[in-house]
Amino acid sequence: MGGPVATSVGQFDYIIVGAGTAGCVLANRLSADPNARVLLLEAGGSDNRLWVHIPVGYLYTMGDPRVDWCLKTQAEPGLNGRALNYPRGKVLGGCSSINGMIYMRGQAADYDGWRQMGNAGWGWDDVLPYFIKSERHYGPADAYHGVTGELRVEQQRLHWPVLDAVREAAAELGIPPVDDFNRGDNEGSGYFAVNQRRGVRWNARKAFLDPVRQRRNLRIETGAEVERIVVTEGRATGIEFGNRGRRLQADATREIVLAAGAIGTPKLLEHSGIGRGDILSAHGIAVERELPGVGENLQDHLQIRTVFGITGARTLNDMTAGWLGKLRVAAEYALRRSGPMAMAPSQLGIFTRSSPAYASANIEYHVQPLSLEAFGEPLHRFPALTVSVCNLRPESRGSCHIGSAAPGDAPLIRPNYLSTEADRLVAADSIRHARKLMATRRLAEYRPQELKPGPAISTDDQLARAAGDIATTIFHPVGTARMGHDPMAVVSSDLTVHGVSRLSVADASVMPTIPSGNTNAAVTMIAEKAAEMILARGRA
Ligand SMILES: Cc1cc2nc3c(=O)[nH]c(=O)nc-3n(C[C@H](O)[C@H](O)[C@H](O)COP(=O)(O)OP(=O)(O)OC[C@H]3O[C@@H](n4cnc5c(N)ncnc54)[C@H](O)[C@@H]3O)c2cc1C
Repeated sequence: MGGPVATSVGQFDYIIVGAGTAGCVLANRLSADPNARVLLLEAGGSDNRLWVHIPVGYLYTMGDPRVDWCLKTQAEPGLNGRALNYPRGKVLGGCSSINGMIYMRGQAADYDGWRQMGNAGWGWDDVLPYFIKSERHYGPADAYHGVTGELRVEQQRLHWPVLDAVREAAAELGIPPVDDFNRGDNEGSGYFAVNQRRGVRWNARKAFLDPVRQRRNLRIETGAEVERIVVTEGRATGIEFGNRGRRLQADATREIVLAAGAIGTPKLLEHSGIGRGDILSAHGIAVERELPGVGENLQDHLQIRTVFGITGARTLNDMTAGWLGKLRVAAEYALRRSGPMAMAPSQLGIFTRSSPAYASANIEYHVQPLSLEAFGEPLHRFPALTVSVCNLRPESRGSCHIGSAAPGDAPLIRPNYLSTEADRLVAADSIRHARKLMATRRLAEYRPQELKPGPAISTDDQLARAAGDIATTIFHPVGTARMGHDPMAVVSSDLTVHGVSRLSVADASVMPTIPSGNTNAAVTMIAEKAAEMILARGRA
């Protein structure tokens, strides 16, 4: 970092970078030790904004620079040259303040796979207690659910007759209705459980920071963008950050924990001289520790958003067309915290197999009673369903690296979607599956009309190409500082960075493979487990 010498804000036992999903959990758990001084730094500001808290506001927070980093991917060959908007929360709560609120753990086999890759302590039986620890589930406590944690998991407050019909249509295809996706096998159909409290978003700030804000040993700074970790003789000793035009610095005596997310964490590592030697040298950054896996192994879920126009049922499109409709919807929310404004954008989930070749569900549907050209655009004015399907375990691997030496510049995000034959086949089969679902006897009364990608497209190649035209991220980047013990691993299974002492990563970046579901619950679990390991190290 050039320019004037940074002013010190002091010395802390733990410095946590990023107050997103993971950072809020970490701040809560690490500051539970009254002898530990904890500093939590967040680049974004307060989450005190209406659209953060009203669930349907999800459609409007994306692209708002007051809460979103407003990143973009590079042009993607698999998407026929398109670049995607790539929202990431830049606000207290991070992505938990702008996400779709779905609470989903994935499948037991995901975590058993992590353990099988050599990561002791990360199998399903090992991680289940950490999912339970932070959970306040709507149902009774049992072997899979907790009711005393901070993270509220509630049932949605509205049902849509047309989505109930889609659920029955899934049953016609042999996909059973299930009440709970979070017991280790999510195959089936059901309404998603959500992180809400009585129809209002329940983000990581409310869950984990609010109860501990008064702790005298916890200092929270917003508007604080960390630019570099200071590494001296292989040891992380402090960080440098900017805050409202000032250059500041803080020292850590026990550990610096990176929780800047799957995009922010590799960027920060590279700016600190930890990463691929060729990339660091190309930008004139001195190599403190060569770790070729930093920024590699980027995995994401790509959602193929098929759209079907329907007749004879109401969807959000037509309910909110015109000012009277909007007024009615607003009144219902104001009076009962219910109705479409309380809705997580994706209501109904279906987990199934795109072909019999798969031993467990390999695709996830997010069925939405709405449609639009792209996020940020107005809803269509005719009734329609978005029948979005994503490949839960894509083979494609991308990367996220710095594009310059300036910490303020956005990184180069290359998810590399649909870059393998198998992923293209799953994409083609996903569209075929969605068509089969919409062509069931149960849905005939709604006379579904395929608007996207369009019924004329039929061969594998045409369908994969069409997927490239209509697909977008479902916002689940992971894996860019993955755990493991091979040369491409960045952190070990205790989440400490290989070859740099007193530095760890505890966020979506450490996942070796993407879980078979939405990622927020898994990140919460990772932070729970990380906090326990960090505190144990501190006591040793
Ligand atoms: C639009 C959207 C919808 C989603 N929907 C769902 C869903 O419905 N269900 C689900 O399970 N998952 C969903 N996800 C994904 C899920 O929310 C994320 O996987 C999860 O929140 C990631 O947590 P994290 O702690 O790794 O990162 P984040 O929550 O992104 O936190 C990182 C934090 O670090 C801060 N930061 C970054 N760099 C710096 C820096 N240099 N200095 C200081 N601070 C920094 C960021 O501002 C941010 O607050 C969605 C995500 C998005 C964006």
